[in-house]
Amino acid sequence: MISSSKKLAGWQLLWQLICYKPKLYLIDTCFWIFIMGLPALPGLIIREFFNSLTGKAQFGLSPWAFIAGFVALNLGHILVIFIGRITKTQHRFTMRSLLRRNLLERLLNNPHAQIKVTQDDTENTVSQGEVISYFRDDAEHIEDNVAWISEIFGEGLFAVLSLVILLSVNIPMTLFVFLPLVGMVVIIQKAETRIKKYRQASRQATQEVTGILGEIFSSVQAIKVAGAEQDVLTYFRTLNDKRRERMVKDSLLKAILNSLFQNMVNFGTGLILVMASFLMQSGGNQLTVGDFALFVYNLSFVTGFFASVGGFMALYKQTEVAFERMAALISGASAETLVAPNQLYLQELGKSRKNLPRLEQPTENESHHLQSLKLSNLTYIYPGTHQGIVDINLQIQRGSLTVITGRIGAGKTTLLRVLLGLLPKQAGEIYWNNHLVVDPANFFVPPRSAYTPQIPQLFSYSLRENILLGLSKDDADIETALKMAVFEQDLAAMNEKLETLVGTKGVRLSGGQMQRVAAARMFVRQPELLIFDDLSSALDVETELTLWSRIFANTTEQGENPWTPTCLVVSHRRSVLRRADQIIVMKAGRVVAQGKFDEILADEQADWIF
Ligand SMILES: Nc1ncnc2c1ncn2[C@@H]1O[C@H](COP(=O)(O)OP(=O)(O)OP(=O)(O)O)[C@@H](O)[C@H]1O
Repeated sequence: MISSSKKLAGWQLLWQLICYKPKLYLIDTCFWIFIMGLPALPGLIIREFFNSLTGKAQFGLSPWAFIAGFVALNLGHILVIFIGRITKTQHRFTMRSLLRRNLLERLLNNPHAQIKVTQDDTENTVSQGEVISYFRDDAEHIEDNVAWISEIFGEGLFAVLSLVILLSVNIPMTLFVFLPLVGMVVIIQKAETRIKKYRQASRQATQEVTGILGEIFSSVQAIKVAGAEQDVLTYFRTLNDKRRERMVKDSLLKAILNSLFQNMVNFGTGLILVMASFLMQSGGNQLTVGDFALFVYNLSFVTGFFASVGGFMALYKQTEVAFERMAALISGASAETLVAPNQLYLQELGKSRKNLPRLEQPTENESHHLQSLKLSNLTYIYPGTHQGIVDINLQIQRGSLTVITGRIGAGKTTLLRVLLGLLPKQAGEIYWNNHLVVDPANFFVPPRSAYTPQIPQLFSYSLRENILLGLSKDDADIETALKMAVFEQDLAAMNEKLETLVGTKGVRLSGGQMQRVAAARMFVRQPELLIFDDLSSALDVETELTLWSRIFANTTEQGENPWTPTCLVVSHRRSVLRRADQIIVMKAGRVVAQGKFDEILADEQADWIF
């Protein structure tokens, strides 16, 4: 079942995909009509050829003329196949890209930090690695189905023409042709549940393998430090074995069905040929040698088409599974979102490449200016647990430094994530300048707010690209931001300066360097609210202190730089706590103390902070 408020059948979703590029689809279909249909024409030549040998030809042409016609037709066929392959590739790529684009957009817009699948009212978390299987296998399967529609349409058209020719040769014999088709429809209906079950299972197993691969690569160090290589490999093998078993079942069923269809068709053909031989033996002019040759030749088109229909019906059932899986991944949105027409900026056949649109720059206005931020009874409990945050009340004033502290697992990160909309709050309100924030995920973005998580993410691009991420700012602004992030000495040591490639394909930055580059990424945007999750985990005391003093050196409404950042940070460091305008102490998801450093220190519960 496609989990969406508006359920569209698989064929309706396929139709919407087709409607995305109707011209390209039509051109491609025309080529495939020729590709599938051209081989039908030599049948007529073959009849004339054999009839001319037995003296029963309608046209008085020499056998060489027929051979020349035969060769010309086949050369034409090769040419059409060549062009058809180009249009097919373009169309296939467009279909796959649209599905992937829409899926990605939906996942990025999902305010949850975790990707989840919802199926049959149960929710399961999906790892980043697992998502690969949706983008790769399911999208490609749907693409296969769209491509096959135009091929089967071409095949069908010529099967009908061939059928007309067969009927003109011999009606009773032709009716036998339909027997295998009836059998196929019955088989597909009987096997539907199994086809879908095996496809679901094999996709799930593939997803688990890509999932564990992603986790292994992102935790290499942890695995090595724990000496868990062997255990991890054993588990990986178990998942691979499971996948192999399920894939074999899925592929075997597909192969069995295909061979069943092919053999039914072959059996039917055999029966027809036996009938034909009786007719020819019985004398009279019922069937000439040419008619027989034409019948046999065209018969393969009709029966081949029927075999394709069987395969197509099985493929369609698997396509429904692909749509169901993708729809479960974007639960909350209609499955139609997957096939919605959106601009892809792909180079079209015979046209020059389309320019990518300029990225929208964040625009600032008075309403973005932070005067006060208020959290009221904010609550979030991780599903199926008792962990999270409960009834958090907090008020932050413009230009202040608020430090959230508490022991490991106290709920500090959770609080930041709920505030930012990365986790969906279950109760409570957030007010920005006394205005209720309805959609935190889209509200707490630059120029209002920026966030650096505990482990920031950098891409394998240049330092400049990592800081700007599409923002339009000049090098002087980037360097100012890097200086504020105490990165100027690191930058000076880099030969390529802002062009230095960082990340897995470039210079490997230390944890502290990554955090400072991520901080510079925030600073260059000059947001009103700066949110840091534990800078102290990777920065030494001195560097962190310099960073804070540089941030607050900017806290002035006048002068050259009128930026007044407000900071909300998680930290355990005394030097930062001392500097704070207010400290929020958390324990087991609740705020247990609040105030300035001296007040907190005087609090008898303070022992579990330090
Ligand atoms: N995805 C999750 N699912 C279930 N429980 C979670 C999840 N993430 C965190 N928790 C639990 O919620 C509680 C709060 O976690 P959180 O990460 O907010 O703590 P923290 O104070 O930031 O810890 P740290 O100082 O280690 O970063 C912990 O008990 C943690 O085990």
